[in-house]
Amino acid sequence: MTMLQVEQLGIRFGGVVALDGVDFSVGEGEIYALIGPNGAGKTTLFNCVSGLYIPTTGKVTLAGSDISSLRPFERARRGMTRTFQNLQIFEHMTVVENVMVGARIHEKGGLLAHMLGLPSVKAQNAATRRHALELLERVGIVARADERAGDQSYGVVKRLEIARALATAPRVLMLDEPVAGCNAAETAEVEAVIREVAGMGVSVVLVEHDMHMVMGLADRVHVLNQGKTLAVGQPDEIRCNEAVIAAYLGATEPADA
Ligand SMILES: Nc1ncnc2c1ncn2[C@@H]1O[C@H](COP(=O)(O)OP(=O)(O)OP(=O)(O)O)[C@@H](O)[C@H]1O
Repeated sequence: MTMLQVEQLGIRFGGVVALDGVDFSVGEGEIYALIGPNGAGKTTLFNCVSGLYIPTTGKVTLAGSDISSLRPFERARRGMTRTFQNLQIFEHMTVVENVMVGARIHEKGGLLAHMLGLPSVKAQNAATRRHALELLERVGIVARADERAGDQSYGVVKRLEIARALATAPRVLMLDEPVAGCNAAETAEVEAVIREVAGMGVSVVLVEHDMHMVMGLADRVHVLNQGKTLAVGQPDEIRCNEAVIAAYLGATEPADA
């Protein structure tokens, strides 16, 4: 089943055409990687799909519904969640509190009920914490739950961001450079988490510069170059695609992966 469909997406910034007629679709539980040289349009594509940018042309469909006119938080409520290239955690909160923030988008009860500490709110908080701990367990960092988020290593924070994204119960999870800055061991840990998430039926779309990771993890790879689709295929097809290799010459070499 197609979970995310993007049709004819285009956007320009002044005279720069950052995206031009990009199409792709992602199936349920599929791991779909977007790659391309610097400036190819990957982040812009993420921003258009998640609603941060309003594209000049195109349509985005989530689980069969047209979400093109929805704002980012409305898309999140419908099941589209993303992480950002730069770490976006609340450093002074604990690890588990950071995950609980993610779950709030689905919680009922107004600000007044929270301020009054009504029993219904306390019960909801306890349930949210339990669920957050389960998610931390799933990404392998539950032992850190009550530690300050700002004291954690890069690899832990990257997994924390995924746990927080999972707390929104996504159908599509968009990860912007999920292993940037991670060492080999941390990369392997994040990779295992992504596989597990996809195994739960969540569609994963990722932008990543680590070609070794992409080629070993993705079901399909979409190569962008100068805002246009250069190729889409399984990692083995992309690795030996001559147009892709030419686009990368002088930059990262997918054939080396
Ligand atoms: N807000 C903006 N205003 C003007 N131009 C922009 C804006 N955002 C992106 N661009 C331009 O759009 C093009 C695509 O940029 P984008 O950041 O999406 O590429 P990228 O593939 O994510 O690159 P990188 O791998 O370096 O992160 C570039 O020419 C960039 O300068």
